[in-house]
Amino acid sequence: MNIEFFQSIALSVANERSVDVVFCNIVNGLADDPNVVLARIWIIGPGDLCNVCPWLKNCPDQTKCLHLVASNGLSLHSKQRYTWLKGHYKRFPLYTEEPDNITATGKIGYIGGTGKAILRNDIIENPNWLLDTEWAKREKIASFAGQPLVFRDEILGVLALFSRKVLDQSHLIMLRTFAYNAASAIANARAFEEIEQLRRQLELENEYLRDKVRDVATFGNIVGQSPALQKTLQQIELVAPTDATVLIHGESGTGKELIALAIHQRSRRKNHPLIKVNCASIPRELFESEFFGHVKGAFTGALRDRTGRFQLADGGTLFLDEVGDIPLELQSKLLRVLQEGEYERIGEERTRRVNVRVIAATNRDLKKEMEAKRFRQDLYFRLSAFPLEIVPLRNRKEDIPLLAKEFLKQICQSMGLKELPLKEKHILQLWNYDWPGNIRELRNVIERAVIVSKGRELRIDLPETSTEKALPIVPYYVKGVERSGEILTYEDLKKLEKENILAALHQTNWKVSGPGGAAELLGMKPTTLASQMKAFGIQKRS
Ligand SMILES: Nc1ncnc2c1ncn2[C@@H]1O[C@H](COP(=O)(O)OP(=O)(O)OP(=O)(O)O)[C@@H](O)[C@H]1O
Repeated sequence: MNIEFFQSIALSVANERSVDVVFCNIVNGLADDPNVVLARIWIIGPGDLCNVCPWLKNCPDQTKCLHLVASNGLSLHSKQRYTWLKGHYKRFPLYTEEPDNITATGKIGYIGGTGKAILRNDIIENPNWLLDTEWAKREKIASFAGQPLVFRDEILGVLALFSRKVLDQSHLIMLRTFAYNAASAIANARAFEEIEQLRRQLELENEYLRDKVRDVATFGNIVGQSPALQKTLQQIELVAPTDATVLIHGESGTGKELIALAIHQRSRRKNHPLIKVNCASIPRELFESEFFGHVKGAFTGALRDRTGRFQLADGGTLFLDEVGDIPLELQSKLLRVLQEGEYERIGEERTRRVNVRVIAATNRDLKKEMEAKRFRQDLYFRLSAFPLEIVPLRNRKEDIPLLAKEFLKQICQSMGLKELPLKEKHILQLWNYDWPGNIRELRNVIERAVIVSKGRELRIDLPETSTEKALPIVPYYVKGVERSGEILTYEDLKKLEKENILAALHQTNWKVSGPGGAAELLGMKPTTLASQMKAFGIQKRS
């Protein structure tokens, strides 16, 4: 071990960006010296395994301790290298006791707790200094040297080695210089990883926002006037400022994601990220990693550490779309993070904490899924702390004119076209359709109509509908719907007349005569209205 030896290791880690590689290069480099029996690094981290830690009894502070992160060395008696990170020495408490009181269990903790280096050449004679004296004899250990890893006055961890060759002060000084370099390489790599994580978080948020740009720019507001939507909006106002978990149920395209966004934007978390996970698009075997992340090497293909969506959403909101698709085996882990805010990355023992509000959405009947034992009961109850039902468009047709008008305006604008007029006959057409794809379908229909119309009169193509059987109730006066200059066929006119009567009846809650009745609203005699109702076959629906 000479200065060149240390320099070559220092150079190998100077530009490294991964903390794990830095750790490994250091211990591997030191273990290249045949006199080094064992070289190890412990890094200070939160106390995480206290329940099973053998040093718990004498641990002064369970909030933090030393975590073994890298190990290498070669035994005299076997070809096996000391690279494992398991066993009794994977954690050590941090001590600040005086050196005289330090025993075998305390020397690493003392270095980490005080930032003071230790060099001992008398360890074989002093059994207090070793946990396994037999091992030390077998390996012919002569010295122990330990250096704190310090960066900008902060103790990051401990670098320690056992040597067969007696080490002296000059070795300790070399080791110290090296430890300082190593500490700054670790700090650099950590900073880089932090930047990487932030970059990924930003990327994800960006990806989400890019997805949303069209929606937000185009359909930023939740449009609609139906009582059903108004009720939903009131519920949003109510639940948004709380941290309650929300379960949004509704058919595809009804606006569940828009509602989740509205809740987030009206919550205290609005300046933190809103991260979306589409549970339907994640392969079964990747769920856990997607949710909680993994460490490098945790499984085949885990080439680098990965931050999970929960961590990315820390402080903000996690939108779990299609929550019914979460595999049963992961549901208990999801429940734990919802209840306790705790989880582990795959391949890491450390328990992490997060503060995330969950908004879940589904188009399935989760109660049925629960009864069929495909969805955990406890998770269902936890998720549905505040259930929100989004009514399908066919059951709130009053929203169609406003939505259509809004979409038309925005789509024409985005295509650089003059806004095409939306006429009564268009509304009638849209009204009489069933909308299995809900608002998303409506938007697509309008978009297609604008494209095929080529700037001329709007031409809406819709599949044949089965709703003719139901009596439509069209508010005759729809704000913003173009009504001038249009030539209607006689049939259109009749249809409109009927719709107009129906709208009036609807508005007056089917009161035909008297003050505030439909006849008064329409400016006709109650008897005339009655006969027209008869002619059109209008009967009050039960
Ligand atoms: N009330 C509304 N006002 C304006 N636009 C709306 C409204 N509801 C939905 N939209 C628009 O309809 C489209 C579909 O909405 P969204 O993606 O939120 O539905 P979803 O229920 O989450 O669908 P899925 O279940 O398929 O994920 C989006 O473009 C959204 O902006």
